[in-house]
Amino acid sequence: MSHSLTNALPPQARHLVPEARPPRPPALPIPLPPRRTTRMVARRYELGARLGSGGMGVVWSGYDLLLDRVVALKELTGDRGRAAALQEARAAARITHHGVVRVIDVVLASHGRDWIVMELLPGRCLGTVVREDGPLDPARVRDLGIRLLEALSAVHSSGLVHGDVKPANVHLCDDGRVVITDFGLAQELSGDCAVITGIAEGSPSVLAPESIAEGRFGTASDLYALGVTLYMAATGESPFEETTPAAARRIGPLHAVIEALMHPDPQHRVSAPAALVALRRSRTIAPARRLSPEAALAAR
Ligand SMILES: Nc1ncnc2c1ncn2[C@@H]1O[C@H](COP(=O)(O)OP(=O)(O)OP(=O)(O)O)[C@@H](O)[C@H]1O
Repeated sequence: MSHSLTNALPPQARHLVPEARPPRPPALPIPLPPRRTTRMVARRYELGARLGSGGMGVVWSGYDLLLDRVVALKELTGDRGRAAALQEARAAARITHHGVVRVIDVVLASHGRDWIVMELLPGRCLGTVVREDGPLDPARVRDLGIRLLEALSAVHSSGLVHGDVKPANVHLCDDGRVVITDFGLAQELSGDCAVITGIAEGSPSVLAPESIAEGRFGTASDLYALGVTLYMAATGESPFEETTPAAARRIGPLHAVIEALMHPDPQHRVSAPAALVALRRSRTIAPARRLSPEAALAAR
């Protein structure tokens, strides 16, 4: 286009002619902000922060855009396959109990992965709490034991063995809820006792002797793992190492019930109802600071 033609245009239209535009200033080297890429799962769940991970997957916070609420998503990264993902989700979904994580949905093959959508539990797992804040006081361990026994009883009444009770799979929520998570190793109970798997999967530090020796998992092996978990919660140490004087002091009032839960013979191990009675009876366990001077005198 010639300048004569540009001049022929009305002034308000002259900018439309490329040659007539003033020269552009050179581009400034201003870095652009990173583009926010929202990772979506099944075009419904927006992925948020990474909350934790384990041998079988990564757990993320997320947002359910359809129901307008926060959720947690477990991205299954292991090579266990779809059947195992469904088995894990179905196991947890079978149980309705405030002490068991609520499964909301399963998404298969999104981003090439399988996902379990759960309620988002605010707080930290027991393992992290003990690592960061130190062992729990005996009254809190007693309360933890009662809640976990109630939750495990619900799992067992649903015909399942959890198979991996340990501090990393117990969530201490900010509102005081105690919740069992991770049903990745849950198994169907055959009869009212043990199942034979042949492979002792699970964390070696909490496996019952019969699971290690014979691959036998049952309600009793979950109780053994609970005993180990309570010991770790009360002392910050493993029951398989020599008990330090500090650990012995901390475990004092809970010693009998933990020992009964960790009986090496599943036939002689304490049952969940009996352990519940023993823990509920041990009301004398209370942190000293909670006692008024009068109550402390009366307790002598
Ligand atoms: N619903 C949830 N809400 C919040 N955090 C969670 C939830 N589920 C799991 N987590 C966190 O993510 C971590 C890993 O989860 P999970 O134990 O299910 O993974 P995993 O791969 O099966 O682990 P493992 O190696 O024990 O089998 C947990 O320790 C916990 O801190």
